[in-house]
Amino acid sequence: MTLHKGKTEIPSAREVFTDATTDNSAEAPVPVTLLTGFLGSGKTTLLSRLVRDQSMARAAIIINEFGEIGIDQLLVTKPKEDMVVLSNGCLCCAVRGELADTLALMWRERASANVPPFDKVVIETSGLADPTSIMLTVTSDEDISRRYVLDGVLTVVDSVQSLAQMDEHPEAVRQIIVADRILLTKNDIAEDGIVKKLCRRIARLNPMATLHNVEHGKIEPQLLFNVHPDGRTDSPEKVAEWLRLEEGEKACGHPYECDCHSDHDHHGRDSHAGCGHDHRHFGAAHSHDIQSYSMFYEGPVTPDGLQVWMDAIARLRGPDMLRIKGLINVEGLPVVIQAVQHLFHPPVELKEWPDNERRSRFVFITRGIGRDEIEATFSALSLHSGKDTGFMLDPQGYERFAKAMTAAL
Ligand SMILES: Nc1nc2c(ncn2[C@@H]2O[C@H](COP(=O)(O)OP(=O)(O)OP(=O)(O)O)[C@@H](O)[C@H]2O)c(=O)[nH]1
Repeated sequence: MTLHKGKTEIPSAREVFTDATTDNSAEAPVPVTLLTGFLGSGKTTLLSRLVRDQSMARAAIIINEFGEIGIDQLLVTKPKEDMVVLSNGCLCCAVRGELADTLALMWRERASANVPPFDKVVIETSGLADPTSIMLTVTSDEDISRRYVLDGVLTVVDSVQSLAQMDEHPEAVRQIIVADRILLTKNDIAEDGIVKKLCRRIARLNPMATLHNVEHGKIEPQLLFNVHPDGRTDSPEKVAEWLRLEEGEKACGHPYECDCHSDHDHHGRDSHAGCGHDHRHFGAAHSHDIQSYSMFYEGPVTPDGLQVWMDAIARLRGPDMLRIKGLINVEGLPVVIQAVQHLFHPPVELKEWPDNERRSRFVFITRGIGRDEIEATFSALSLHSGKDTGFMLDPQGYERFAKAMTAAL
């Protein structure tokens, strides 16, 4: 299905549904699955595997990426014409209207047989999405909720990083609170103690959700569907209630090590009354000071240079590098890099270039690190190892680089 996302090409939901030929709302509504989870938790990995399964043959997928250059759609092995990529901002706020418009257009195109007759929709949110507003679009928008029902919310949770992410980012907590199912990823590289602690915290935040381990995206496709066959109903009041739960969670900072929690009911509205902590309120959906930008790099990239660059970035500024994705031209080969804070996942070489672009491209989501600062580090990407030192770098060259890097960052 080819749906262009340029604003001029997508009519508004209202325009679509006032057109009599599209008003086939007597048809059964299409179930929508919301796949959410914080930055780098493993949503695209999961979706990439899933789309190869026969049960997804009649699914339409909407991917929302935070960042100007969409990289995920290059990595999901779904035929491109079956995807709608919204890459001009966060689905939940800046382009909330656009989600409704996109769903409306998909409905119309299906009704006119311009696209394959999909019978379900999966929306992969951006990692910084507040899922509650997306859920409200599906369940409460007058036009959309007559044609679509919310089947379920699945939240992908990274076992290594998410305890820290929950402490710092309200979005990560919201994503867990609203989940029907929690998909725990990266247990293979997480310490046992951390996973147990995480499971306890999740159970306190959302005891109704079921937990499932997902390693490298391996999942039974059925897990995604038929969660609420008649549609999950999320009223604005219910969403407001979740937000109150989140305030309670955030107010105490570390709820499960916090003594005051032992006799709290986290699902009561005033569960924190009298606990003696300052209760902070979150009006904004996103953490402050977060920037997202995309960059191209035309210079040469060597395997050693890439390794050094990744090591240095992780070591020097890991906590503020919320997410890095890149498709890098390493001596002519397409190599995907992925990082979540200090954790760089092993680079993966693609079998072929996904398009005609040959410049290296990056998407960064950072806290307080600007584009210029990153640009100043790119010279490291072309470093060569010392001739007689095998894979070791020339020590003097490295020293020069490390100084430049520290100054830049
Ligand atoms: N070790 C390990 N790595 C994983 C697992 N699942 C995903 N990853 C890696 O985690 C990195 C991020 O995965 P993505 O699927 O891109 O994460 P995402 O949630 O789509 O990221 P955003 O688009 O930034 O929100 C990739 O390098 C994956 O290979 C897992 O179960 N174990």
